Amino acid sequence: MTKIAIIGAGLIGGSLALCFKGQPGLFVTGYSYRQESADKYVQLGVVDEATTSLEDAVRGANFIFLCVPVGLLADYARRISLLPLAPGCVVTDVGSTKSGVAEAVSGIDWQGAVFIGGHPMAGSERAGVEAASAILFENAYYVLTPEAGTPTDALERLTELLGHTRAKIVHMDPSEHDEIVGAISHLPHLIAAGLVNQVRRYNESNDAYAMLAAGGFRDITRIASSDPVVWRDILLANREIVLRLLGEWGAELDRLADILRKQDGEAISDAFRAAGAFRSSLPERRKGVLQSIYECYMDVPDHPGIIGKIATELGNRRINLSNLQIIESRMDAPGVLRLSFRTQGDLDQALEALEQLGYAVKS
Ligand SMILES: NC(=O)C1=CN([C@@H]2O[C@H](COP(=O)(O)OP(=O)(O)OC[C@H]3O[C@@H](n4cnc5c(N)ncnc54)[C@H](O)[C@@H]3O)[C@@H](O)[C@H]2O)C=CC1
Ligand SMILES: O=C(O)C(=O)Cc1ccc(O)cc1
Repeated sequence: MTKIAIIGAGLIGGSLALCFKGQPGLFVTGYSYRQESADKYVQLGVVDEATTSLEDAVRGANFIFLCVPVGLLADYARRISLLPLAPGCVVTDVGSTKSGVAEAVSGIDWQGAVFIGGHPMAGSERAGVEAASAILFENAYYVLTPEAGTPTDALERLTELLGHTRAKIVHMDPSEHDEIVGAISHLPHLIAAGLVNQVRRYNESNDAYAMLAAGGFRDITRIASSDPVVWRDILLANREIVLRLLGEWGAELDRLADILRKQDGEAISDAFRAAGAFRSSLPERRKGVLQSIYECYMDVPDHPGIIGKIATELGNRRINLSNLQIIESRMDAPGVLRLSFRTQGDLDQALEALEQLGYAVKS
């Protein structure tokens, strides 16, 4: 039996646990520093057993996943390295920043265990074990940061285990990781929080701001609802990179203010044109707890029974619809009805069927 210890089964640790639990030959132990949380892990069926003893959690484990906020990772790594570990045990983390942890663990004597840094590039603004999902990492990238001296067999064993997440494993240097993730994740989280707080202050004197805030505002600010402790730790750990990126963001804002001041319509259009083109070129990988992986949008005539008719047409063709949603704000989406599927195959079949039936569908 392969034992996997999940240290902190919150959103990410809990989702990993759900990927592993129930797979043949795998046994998942959850650790929490609070008894109440350990009990909840078991009640929710996320782990096979749970404990508040770090020593019990890691004893005999073949894999240990550190899934606590970034600020606690180094301390947990150090404490675990002092406990009796199974020979060849692979210790890994899921922290959103990689250089600090790599540096902290480089001084640790692992006594036969191997540390390999990791970061699943999927998640959401939710936190806690209740938000965990077995499909969170499907199709997402999962960064590993092996070092030159990392034993190949340990890396292979970890990679094989992570196959259960259905994520795509990529290897990266910790500093390159922090630079890129700083720009595509950390800076946007900070901007989202700042933007919401700016509007929150306006709303203190006029609550029409909140009343009218819709589509675009909600879209760009969803991540402002992210966990305060998790994000405090990420931003503090990556502060040097994020501070430089913030400076460059300030320069970008100055450029935008300048073209606006000059009423340079051409330059404003160009900014949206270039941004739109780059954004459309991004790989479409919406997935996880919030969005289904494969979606299409359609405009449907507003008459009774139309939604039932569409669901029936798909059902008759044995196409599995995983979700169907009426979009209230047209600013959010290119159609009023969002259809979600679990597989590309189902989506392709649905697109073909709906088009044959004469509906306008966009994916
Ligand atoms: N939220 C996200 O979307 C993503 C987060 N990550 C990383 O995953 C790690 C965990 O984040 P989430 O699962 O989102 O957070 P979470 O809040 O859902 O889970 C955090 C876990 O750490 C435990 N914890 C919190 N404070 C603790 C303390 N003082 N002592 C011991 N344990 C404590 C909690 O009990 C919980 O099990 C972080 O390092 C984060 O950077 C990585 C990818 C995505
Ligand atoms: O919710 C979102 O869109 C995210 O950005 C989730 C996320 C948060 C932290 C990470 O380190 C990776 C992914």
